[in-house]
Amino acid sequence: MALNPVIGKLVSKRVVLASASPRRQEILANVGLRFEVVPSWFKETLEKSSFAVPYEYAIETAKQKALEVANRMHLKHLRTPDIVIGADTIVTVGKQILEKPVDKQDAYKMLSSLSGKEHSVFTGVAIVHCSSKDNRLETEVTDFYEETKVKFAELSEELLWEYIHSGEPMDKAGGYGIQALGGMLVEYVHGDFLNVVGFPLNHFCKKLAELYYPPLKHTIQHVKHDSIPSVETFENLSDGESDSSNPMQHKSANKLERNGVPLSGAIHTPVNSGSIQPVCTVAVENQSGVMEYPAKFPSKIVELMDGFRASKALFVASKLKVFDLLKDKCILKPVDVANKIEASVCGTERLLDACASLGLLEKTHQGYSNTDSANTYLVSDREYSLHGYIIHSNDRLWHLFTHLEVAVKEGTMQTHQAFGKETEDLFQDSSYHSVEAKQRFMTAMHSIAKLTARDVATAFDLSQFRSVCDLGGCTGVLAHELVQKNPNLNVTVFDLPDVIANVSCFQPSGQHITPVTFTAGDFFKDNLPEADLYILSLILHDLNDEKIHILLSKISAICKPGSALLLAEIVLDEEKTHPPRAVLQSLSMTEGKQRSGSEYKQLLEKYGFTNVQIKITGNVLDAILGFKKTSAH
Ligand SMILES: Cc1cn([C@@H]2O[C@H](COP(=O)(O)OP(=O)(O)OP(=O)(O)O)[C@@H](O)[C@H]2O)c(=O)[nH]c1=O
Repeated sequence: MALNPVIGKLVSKRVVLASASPRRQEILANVGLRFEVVPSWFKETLEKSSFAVPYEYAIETAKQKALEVANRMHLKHLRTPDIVIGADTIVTVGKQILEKPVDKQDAYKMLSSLSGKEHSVFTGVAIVHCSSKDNRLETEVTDFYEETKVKFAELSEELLWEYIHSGEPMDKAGGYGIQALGGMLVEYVHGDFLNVVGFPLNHFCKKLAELYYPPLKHTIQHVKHDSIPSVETFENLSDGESDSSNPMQHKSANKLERNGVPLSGAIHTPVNSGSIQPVCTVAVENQSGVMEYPAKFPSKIVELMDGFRASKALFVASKLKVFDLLKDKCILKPVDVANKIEASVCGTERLLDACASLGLLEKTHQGYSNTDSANTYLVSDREYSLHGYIIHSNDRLWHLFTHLEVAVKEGTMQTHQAFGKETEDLFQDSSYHSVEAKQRFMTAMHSIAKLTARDVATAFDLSQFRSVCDLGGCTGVLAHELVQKNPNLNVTVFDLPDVIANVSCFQPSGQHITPVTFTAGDFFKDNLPEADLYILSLILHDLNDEKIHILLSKISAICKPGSALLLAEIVLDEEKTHPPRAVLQSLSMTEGKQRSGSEYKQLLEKYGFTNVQIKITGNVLDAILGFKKTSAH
């Protein structure tokens, strides 16, 4: 399989996709590329008229998106990525560049301008190679673009509006999605279909091939420039991972060649046997003497098959506080760690190696130490520690998910089977006495809130509001973030008495902390505090329709016109297959469900909230804001 060598070259690298587009994520994941998603904060506001041709605009935007992520990750002292990929898709018709519509009218304008005509779709892509020298980020950018021509049929007004009301156009360049309903508008496509969807995969692979396998003089006649180089093309190249996989090192290899030293000699290194993905697929002779290429290595499936082992290694290392021991550059040998966690030396060594293989620990001849991201997120007392949520995942979610088969068969949550007599809700059940379990749950929620609060608090301009009530706001992380960003806000956290009784140990300390009010009560039964902005963060997805009706009717009734309701939830795409985190969370079979953007919009509208805006933050939680109708509506 010809693709394997190029994608395989990235297997040992930290690859980051600087894009919130679920389509780009899917296209790259489908070919087995392993990457993290860090959506770019770069605003697409470059002056279009300053570019001679539209694709230069798309390339520059893609580049800025990727560079912003590379810089941010580097500055945040997270591990500097090896490669950041950015992309930008635009539609051009005549001299006009169309991006994502800002509202339905805009979508209407765009789609009418495309009706009955041929237009071009350009995607600019930037591949940024990063390295860190003396703590400074160094980048090397490779960019390219791809053009595809698309012709739309004549679209009637009725069809146009029906399509716009489907909600599909809003997050897509040109206001359509060729991969879904929008496909029905299309008469023909000339060029790469995936380029229209958002990522020119074929051209990307060619670029990688150019970068990682620059043609050799003596093999140059074998290279077909309009296709991805096949294995045959590389017959004289070693596929050694460590040296030849780095395009920068290829440059030095080229230099060697220029100095008269044969390139093949310079890059012949042993194949790295540690990688599960073959870096080169070799043809084998079958029984009839015919050369056959094995099927593409199912790296995604293998990763999923082994995923539970990786999760459990993280859980156990967290539970045994391994990352606490190795914090702040502390380097320990397995025997020292084993003594401190009171475990066997051989078991500890295997656990430490597993963590090193997962990129959580560094291993040197001196011993093991935390990576930067383990220091930030896995040490239990760090501000942004996920330790609480990891322990919750190990102690609770893991057990629930071992009953998944029954849960799917019965369509019910398996709390009773997993935990005996407890009911689903730790805080609603008075027979559930364990203060410790409640604290554990609050710690888990606290750690997720720490990770998400900033993006939720800044998703919209909230300066028009004076008072906020965060219903079910738990330890008040979002509340504190809100007052920090908007010092004039009065913020109240409203939660169950058992929660409020335990919030004190989670409060930030320091002289300049603006206070937040905590009020005990049950939002289903008690009067709600007055506010002009109500917040429900991670509440609705857990409630059934009846409870949602009670809660939203109550909030709607107390809201004056102009007041608003802010939801923080994971917003599913319209196909309800992304992001996987939300889709997998649904499998716990709580009585509630995850919703798409249009479903949240409909839900808010049903309870009298209009002008609903949705912000996909790229973080774990997205934000949805709706305003209570004024009487004129
Ligand atoms: C024409 C067309 C476009 N798209 C989507 O339109 C967005 C373009 O916007 P962008 O600014 O390039 O990307 P983004 O979505 O804002 O993400 P980001 O990379 O974070 O800027 C991307 O999503 C694409 O898939 C489709 O899904 N189908 C289509 O037929």
